[in-house]
Parts: sequence; C-alpha cells; structure tokens
Amino acid sequence: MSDTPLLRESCYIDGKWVKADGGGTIAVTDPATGARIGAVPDMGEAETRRAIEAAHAAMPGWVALTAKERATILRRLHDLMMTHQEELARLLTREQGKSLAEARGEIAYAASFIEWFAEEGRRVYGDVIPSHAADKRIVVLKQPVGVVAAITPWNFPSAMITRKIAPALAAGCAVVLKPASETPFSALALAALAEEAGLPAGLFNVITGGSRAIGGELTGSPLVRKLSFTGSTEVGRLLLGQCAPTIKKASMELGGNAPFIVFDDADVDAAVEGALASKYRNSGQTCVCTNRFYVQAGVHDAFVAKLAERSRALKVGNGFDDGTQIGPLINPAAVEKVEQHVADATAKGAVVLAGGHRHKLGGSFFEPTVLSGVTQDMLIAREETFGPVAGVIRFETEADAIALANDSEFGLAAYFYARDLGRVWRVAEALETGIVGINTGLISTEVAPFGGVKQSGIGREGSRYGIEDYLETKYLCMGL
Ligand SMILES: NC(=O)C1=CN([C@@H]2O[C@H](COP(=O)(O)OP(=O)(O)OC[C@H]3O[C@@H](n4cnc5c(N)ncnc54)[C@H](OP(=O)(O)O)[C@@H]3O)[C@@H](O)[C@H]2O)C=CC1
Ligand SMILES: O=C(O)[C@H](O)CS(=O)(=O)O
Repeated sequence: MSDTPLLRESCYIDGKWVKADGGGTIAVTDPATGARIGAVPDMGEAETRRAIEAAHAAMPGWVALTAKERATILRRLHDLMMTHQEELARLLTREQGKSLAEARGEIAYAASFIEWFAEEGRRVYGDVIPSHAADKRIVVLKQPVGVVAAITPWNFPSAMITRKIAPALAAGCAVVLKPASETPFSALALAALAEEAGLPAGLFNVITGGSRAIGGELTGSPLVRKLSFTGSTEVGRLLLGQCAPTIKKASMELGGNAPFIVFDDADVDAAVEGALASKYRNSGQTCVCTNRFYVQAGVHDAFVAKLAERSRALKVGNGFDDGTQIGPLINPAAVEKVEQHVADATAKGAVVLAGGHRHKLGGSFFEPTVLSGVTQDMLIAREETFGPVAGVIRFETEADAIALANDSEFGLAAYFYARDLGRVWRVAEALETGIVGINTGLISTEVAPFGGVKQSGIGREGSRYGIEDYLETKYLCMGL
C-alpha cells in the first residue's frame, strides 16, 4: 500500500499527524489474504484528552464563521473525496474486503453526506413565537451542541464516519473520532483530505487504539457534549451507560434483524432481485441486511427455488478481482458466527438449498447460503447473522407475517413485497421498525432519516432531520 499517498500511519490531532505517546502500534490486515497492510498508533487516555481539548479550543473560531463559509469548506472536502474516489475505494477494499465496485459506491455515498449537510447547515432556522405577554418577545435559536465524540464500525469505514462528521461540522461542532480498529485507514484518509480542504486544526481529530481506554475518556469527559455511535447494540448499551454521569446527548445506530416479507400478491421475480440486493450487500455485513425471510405459502416454493439458484451463481472472491460480488467476512470470528447459525438451523430441521459451508477459497470466505424450513426459534431468526446466509420461513396469513416480523427486540429496517394497496398501507404501518423498504431491497440514501426503534437505536442520521441531533434549542424571552 506504500503507493497510496492517502495512506496515513499516524493519527490526526489538532491539525498534526502524531504517533502514540508510548510508540505502540496496532497492525491492520487485509481480510481477504491476512496480509499486513500497515499499522496505526495505539493511543489511550492521554492522547484522547489532548484531542478533546483541541476540539474544544477550535470550536469558537468555527462557530464564528458563517454557515456559508463552513459550507464552502465542506463542499471542497466533498469534491476532494470524489477526485480521489478510486484511491479511497482501493484503500477501503484493502482494509475491509468489500468488492471494489461496492467500495467506489461507498465513497460516493460517504461524499453525499458531506455535500448534503454542507447545504443543510445553511438552513438551520430558529423561530419567532407569538408572545404570551404584551411586554415580552420570544425568539428561538439553534446552536451547536458542542464537542462531539464519534465511534464507528468497520462495515462502512467511510460512510458511517461522514454520516456523523458532516452534520456535526455543518452545525458548528468539532469532532473527535475513533474508527474501528480493523478499518482505520479510510478514516485517516478522510482527515488528510479535510486538512487539504482547509478545515481548521482541531475541528476533526482521528485517534486509533484501545477502544475501552479511548471510549472511557470520550464518554467521561465533561467537555464532550454528544456521543454518536454506530455499532453493535451490546456496545451501544455500554457506551450509553458511560455517558450517563455527564448527561451527554447520544445518537445510537445499533444492530438490526431485518425481516423480508413476500406476500402471495408480490412480483416474485422482483422480490428475488430485492432479496439478493438486501441480503448480499457488503457480503451480508450491514445492519439493514435482511436477516430473516418470511414467504407466504402461495409463492414460497417458487421464491426459494429462484433465490437459491441466483445465490449459487454469485461470484465469491477477493474484492480486487473483476466481477467479485461476495468478498471475505471481516475476520475469522465473523465466519464462526455464520457457521454457528447454519449449524443451529440445520440441527433443528432447516434444509440447505444453496451453499452452507466455508468457501473453497478458505480464510474468511463463506458460500452464499439459502436455508428453507427455518423456524422462529432458530438463532438465525433471533440474532443478527452479519453474513451471506438467507433463512426462509413459510407463513400463511398477513397477520402471521406481521406478528413474526415484529417478534424481535430490534427494529431498524424491514422489507416487503406486495401489490395490493390496502395491504401495503396496513403492513407498512404495522411494522415496528424505523425504515421500511416496499418493493425494494435498497433503502440507503443521504436524503432520508436513517435509524431504528426498540434496541436498534436512538436518533436519525441523514436527511433534514439528521442535523437536529447536533443542535441545541435555546429560547430568548425578551422584556420590552
Ligand atoms: N445501525 C447501524 O447503522 C449499524 C449497526 N452496526 C452493528 O454493529 C455490529 C457490527 O459492527 P462492529 O464494528 O463489530 O460493532 P462493535 O460494536 O463491536 O464496534 C463498533 C465500534 O465500537 C468500538 N468499541 C467496541 N467496544 C468498545 C468499548 N468498550 N468502548 C468504546 N468503543 C468500543 C469498536 O472499536 P474496535 O474496533 O477497536 O473494537 C468500533 O469502533 C453489528 O451488530 C451491526 O448490526 C454496524 C453498522 C451500522
Ligand atoms: O452500517 C450499516 O449497515 C449502514 O448503516 C447501512 S447503510 O447506511 O449503508 O444502509
């Protein structure tokens, strides 16, 4: 990777590229080959404290700019990301494993949040409220919440970062980011481009190292007024508790367990296309990937046969190889979890219609897998698989489908295929999720409010709603 000018093996604090105080490093490997890509600093509390102090000191100068001046710098960052799209995509595939085609798409998706919030920052309106008294006037202001801590996952090493830093910076906040240890280089490359775009020192800081030590400082510091986290529900729950003593605002984008329902009146071929898109995107490693399929009896056999046939045809390989559709999982533990879900399902009576095993490529590659005869008690229906496995459950009535789909502590995304208008409205309103895909398996866009209910999270990212989580509302009561 030495031929990649955007590869940074240092962290970015207060506008400087620095190593860990103790000189320690964390190796980063290519999930497709296991080869060492490079190493990043192993930082801890002291470096985190310095990053928080730098962010706190930099904010007043950033807030003093006009929204248009902030937007100009953010738009320059967007343009630099797109100019360097190929290099950023290759860096992303190298550290995360997804196909180069998907990586290019992620860079464009990531840049779209920067572009979107550069403009949203110019539309942060307050309010004038008709007064309650003749000698009073009421005015509402929106002001930046303060220093933001961001902690992000490995599955979208660029887009999950810009989905947080874009609204934060546009609102006038400074950010301290801890990216996932498996995929730090995309975050550090973003910092390099932000520096080139002219973002003033201290506004965007990226630190790598021990997540517990860094997280403990980020959640414990009174200078940090907001935590924005994307990752597992288990870690989100822990971090939310750590924020309680200092009463921080928190945005939580957590785990999912998306149901995908195919009704008798669906276009089955369209439903198969949507199923492939929703199930196998990022090799099944997204929080909005379908985790369980519910297919009504009248179309069940046709749907599973077509899904199995198309799954068998998917090309598994290194993300850099032409035509790769399914890359490696992020690490061996991810493969073990997928194997556990398949073994549990087959032990309880499920039937393997496609795949079912580690791929012949070895390492962290797994065959795209379709299981029929799945039941609600199996792990694959209860837990997030986070891999290329489709478990199919047959159902009889619309009421059964809704009850089965809502039988989960998660509530992020859901999908269904139907053509009866009354059914579409009844099911869309009844599903307990933050996002519903109707006759589509792809719902990701910067213009819509992304987020979940129940234990899938708190808050929304993207859309005109997404900047609200980085603002405080203040009202002025003026005596005349
Ligand atoms: N709702 C959503 O939008 C999304 C949800 N997810 C969910 O996240 C999971 C997969 O992502 P994954 O990265 O494994 O999730 P994790 O929750 O394990 O990690 C997410 C981030 O949290 C950090 N972290 C882990 N433990 C701590 C801690 N004790 N203190 C501070 N930071 C910590 C990790 O750092 P480190 O890498 O150093 O361990 C990483 O940066 C799945 O459940 C998936 O559904 C993922 C993406 C999006
Ligand atoms: O991390 C994820 O899974 C993302 O939130 C999914 S999306 O934003 O790309 O849909």
